[in-house]
Amino acid sequence: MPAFDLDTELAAERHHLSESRAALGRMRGRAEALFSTGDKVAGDAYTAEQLGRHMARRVKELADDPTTPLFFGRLDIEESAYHVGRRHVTDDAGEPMVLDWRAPLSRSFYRASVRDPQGVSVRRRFGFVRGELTSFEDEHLDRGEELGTKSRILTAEIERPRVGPMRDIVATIQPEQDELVRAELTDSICVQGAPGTGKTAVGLHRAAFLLYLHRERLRRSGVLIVGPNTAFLSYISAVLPALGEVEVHQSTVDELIGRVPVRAVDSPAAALVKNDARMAEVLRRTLWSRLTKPTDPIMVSDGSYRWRIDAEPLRRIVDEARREGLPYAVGRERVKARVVGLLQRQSEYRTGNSPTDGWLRRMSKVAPVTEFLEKAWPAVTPESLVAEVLTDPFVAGDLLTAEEQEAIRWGKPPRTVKASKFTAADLVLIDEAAGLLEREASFGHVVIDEAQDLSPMQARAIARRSEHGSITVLGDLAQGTAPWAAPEWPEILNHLGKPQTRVVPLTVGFRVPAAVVELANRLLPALGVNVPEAVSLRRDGDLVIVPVAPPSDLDTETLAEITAALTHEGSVAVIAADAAVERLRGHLTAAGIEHATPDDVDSEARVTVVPATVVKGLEYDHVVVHEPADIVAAEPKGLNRLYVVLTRAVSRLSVVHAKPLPAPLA
Ligand SMILES: Nc1ncnc2c1ncn2[C@@H]1O[C@H](COP(=O)(O)OP(=O)(O)OP(=O)(O)O)[C@@H](O)[C@H]1O
Repeated sequence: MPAFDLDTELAAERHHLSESRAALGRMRGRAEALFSTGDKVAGDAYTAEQLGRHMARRVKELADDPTTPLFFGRLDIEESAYHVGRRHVTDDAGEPMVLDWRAPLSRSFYRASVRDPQGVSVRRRFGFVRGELTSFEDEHLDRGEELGTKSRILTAEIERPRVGPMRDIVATIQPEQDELVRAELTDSICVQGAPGTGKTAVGLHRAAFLLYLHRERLRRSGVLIVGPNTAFLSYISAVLPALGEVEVHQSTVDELIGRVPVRAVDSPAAALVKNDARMAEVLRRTLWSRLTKPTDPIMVSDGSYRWRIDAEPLRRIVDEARREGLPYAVGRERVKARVVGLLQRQSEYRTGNSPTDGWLRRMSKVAPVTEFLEKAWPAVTPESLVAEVLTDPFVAGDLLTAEEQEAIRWGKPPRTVKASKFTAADLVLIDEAAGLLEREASFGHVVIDEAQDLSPMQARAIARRSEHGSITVLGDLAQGTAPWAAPEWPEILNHLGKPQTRVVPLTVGFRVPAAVVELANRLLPALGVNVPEAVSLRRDGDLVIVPVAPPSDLDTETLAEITAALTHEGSVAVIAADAAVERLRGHLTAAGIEHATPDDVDSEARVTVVPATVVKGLEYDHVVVHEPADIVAAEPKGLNRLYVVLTRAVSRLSVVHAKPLPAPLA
């Protein structure tokens, strides 16, 4: 194609971009106008509020980010050209100018190939610099041209320096990822992928895709993203809003189940027992063992009348409610309602009148009824049940060994349940107890990231919240660092209540350069899990190992590596065992190098000091790892932790060590 043609094409595409931006502006203008007049056109306050909320969301959804392109691709199908972008844009007549990447037609942008062109003659990818269209790249599928991962634009996107929070990948989703993103809503999937294979990206884009296809249904039930910690959640928090999705709930497991404040810390042994699935059975047995067989009749004085229910019908009521398999608190309410129902029948028979609601309420509260209930089906709170088990774990009977019971037993039981000092692991027990008492509302879809670290009890907490929905489980068994991390997926999927979930591998790495992957892969055989190795798409990148010997010292060399890293573009992280973090921060401050904490994703500082225990899921252009031996020694699954730490680098990795490197790396 002659050069001037390329220029003309580029100019035409730029024109389409500015026209589309203007059209989006007008769409937003119309939404804003409706938003501001909503209360005048709506008939009543409720409708006005609903309409207002809907329009406010619509205005947010239509926000244009001038730094990201409104479209990133084009499909030529027969005589028409379709631009594919982050959201639908229509002209004033309602004709599409940009197709949402989730629309059925857009699927071909990600999946069409020479073998299966899906009617596409040309696929065009656009290159952008800060929202300005600068180039494009065509694949004439009709002429057998296909670039795949050799696309220059894909390579540039993967290799661009990282700054700030995570970005969406809509422009470059790969076919194997797209298949997962577009899986049916009813389909639960588990993605096992090596570091940087795009698991988090796939999960977030799947949430956006499902919201697009099933908006009303999922708006009612909700979509939940569960991540390992708040640093990770802030890192991913911008992705869904950038895709126009502003209503997804993002939470850590602890936030999800935090009914009471954490005021104590467990020993590792106690935390391990409390997170074990057997505790669910301990709680269940303890709870139901509270029921007692009624032996006395109920006698109620009601003005000049006296009502009586014999022990036998009371026993029947309790047995029946028990057999119905309801949650405990619901069963208790049912027993109460049936007892009051029997009183009502007697009253109707004797007086010939139907009792009033007031009478029914009074009967449900009279002492003989409440005393009967307290004995036969006592009121329980989640906290009181957990307190009972921790005060006397002997109730666990043969479910726990004597040592395990001793590990969780309260040394000095609190005087009241309210005064109890609960630990983080107790929260998961309290949540389990709450689930025995009443059903949790279920989300329509739950995405669980870093799921390899879920304890059985945490997985059960999520299962209760996804009982009627589907789940996307993302993780890497090799990155399991929790003491209970399972070596295989079926176990976790079982506790998540979805044992049939298919496990799909992702193996192509988009983050870590080949040289760094090669180093990290040396740890794999020592991690005791059977997972496929990562294959890196990135041939660039740099790895340096810096041994330190006197007279120099570890911290000085680490500082020198950070200073050298700052001469390159992009973010820099120094990752160290948690105990060394404060000291390193002090050195950086003394050296006048501005530095941030990992949850401050908006910080201007280029250097972040990250404790090894919170680095999961994050990435930085240049990573300086400080003393791997200390990272390994700091916890029982230290080698897995080191594997996570070594796989955070996008471009360059420096490993600074004064002690010998851990065996598999040496
Ligand atoms: N198709 C793609 N195109 C461009 N970049 C991609 C693509 N897939 C993934 N990436 C990028 O690769 C990096 C790693 O992705 P992501 O964090 O989703 O991986 P992960 O598998 O969750 O990693 P980890 O196991 O370390 O948590 C991110 O910067 C992401 O944007």
